[in-house]
Amino acid sequence: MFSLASRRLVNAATNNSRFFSSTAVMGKKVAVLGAAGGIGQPLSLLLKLSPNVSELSCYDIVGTPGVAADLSHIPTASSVTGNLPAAGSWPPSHNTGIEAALTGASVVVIPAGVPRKPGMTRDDLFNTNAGIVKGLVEACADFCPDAVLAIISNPVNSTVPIAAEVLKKKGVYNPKKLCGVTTLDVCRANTFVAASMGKDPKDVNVTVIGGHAGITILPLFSQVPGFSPSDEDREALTVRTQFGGDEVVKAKAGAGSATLSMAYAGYLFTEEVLRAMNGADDVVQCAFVESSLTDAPFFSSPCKFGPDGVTEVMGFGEISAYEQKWMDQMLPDLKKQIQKGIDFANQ
Ligand SMILES: NC(=O)c1ccc[n+]([C@@H]2O[C@H](COP(=O)([O-])OP(=O)(O)OC[C@H]3O[C@@H](n4cnc5c(N)ncnc54)[C@H](O)[C@@H]3O)[C@@H](O)[C@H]2O)c1
Ligand SMILES: O=C(O)C[C@H](O)C(=O)O
Repeated sequence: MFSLASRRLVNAATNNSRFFSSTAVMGKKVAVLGAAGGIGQPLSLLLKLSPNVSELSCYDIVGTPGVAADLSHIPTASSVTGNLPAAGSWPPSHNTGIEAALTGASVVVIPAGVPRKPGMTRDDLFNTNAGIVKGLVEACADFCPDAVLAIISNPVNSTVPIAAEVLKKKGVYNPKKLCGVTTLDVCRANTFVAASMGKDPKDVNVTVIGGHAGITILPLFSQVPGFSPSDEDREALTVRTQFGGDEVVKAKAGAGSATLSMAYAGYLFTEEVLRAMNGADDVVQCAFVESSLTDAPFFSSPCKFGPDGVTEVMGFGEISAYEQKWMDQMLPDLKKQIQKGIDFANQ
């Protein structure tokens, strides 16, 4: 079931007739917070092309009127608005502000916040991004308490627990509707393994579990049918998946982190959430959610999605002794990063 869903994800981006469909059947309002940024702009572009989106709401502290005006010339059935915190919006007749941006949204995707520079860990972003995510999630609680929230802002291992605490304080926490987006880790693992196996990536589906930072990212290569790498290759692929973000940060040399691949991953994740909201009963994808699979209170694993978000946090099956070693190493770090988020929200 998971591999079928994964194949659909890839097909969604390669099937032009679906991509450029002009019929927005049961389309939903989707808000992107941080929509003028490196991820936000290409993510908004991809969502403007989605037949599952009827209204695209772009919100940022700068630049969204221009982003929205630009996107609005694309001939798809969805409408688009550009929203700023105070004065200025696109179209000019539209009420601006976060209330207008969020009201009626079914899904809110949050890539707002600063990215890494070489030499930084994702945790080094905490001091800036924790407050940004807290403020935005407070607004979500006020103006779209029933929306599914998809958190991209790093450090995801801490920003998702912050969001949970904020929603609890506001009395609207629904664990089925709060997800950290770890889809980029799955994309990377699929890409790297497909290259190593000489396969088309659409025929590969790696389950990636844990969190979204360094060794907390654990690709389960032992579960890939027909894949039996040497110990050396398995180690290299595991570490490359764990540190794929660093590879991009280094190559961008101070100009930020992954934006284009993340926009693609964020689009895939959102499309699948929307497809499930519209009644598809085969949607399974990895997400960082409240979980009792391990003793970390949040954990990424395959999740089944339905009309109201996550309907089942699925197990991750048998893992190899090699993977268990990584799991044992990861859990203390992951729990610490989760607790840091919880403490921040409650200070
Ligand atoms: N989850 C993942 O897999 C993943 C992958 C890549 C990047 N990221 C993270 O995504 C975040 C964004 O990365 P980017 O490259 O797009 O950065 P960016 O700096 O290009 O864009 C961030 C945008 O957020 C906006 N912003 C800042 N504060 C805001 C607020 N209070 N309200 C609304 N918007 C606000 C900025 O104006 C900017 O346009 C970073 O934290 C990065 O680490 C996560
Ligand atoms: O590496 C980063 O800082 C951005 C993102 O989390 C990624 O995995 O690319």
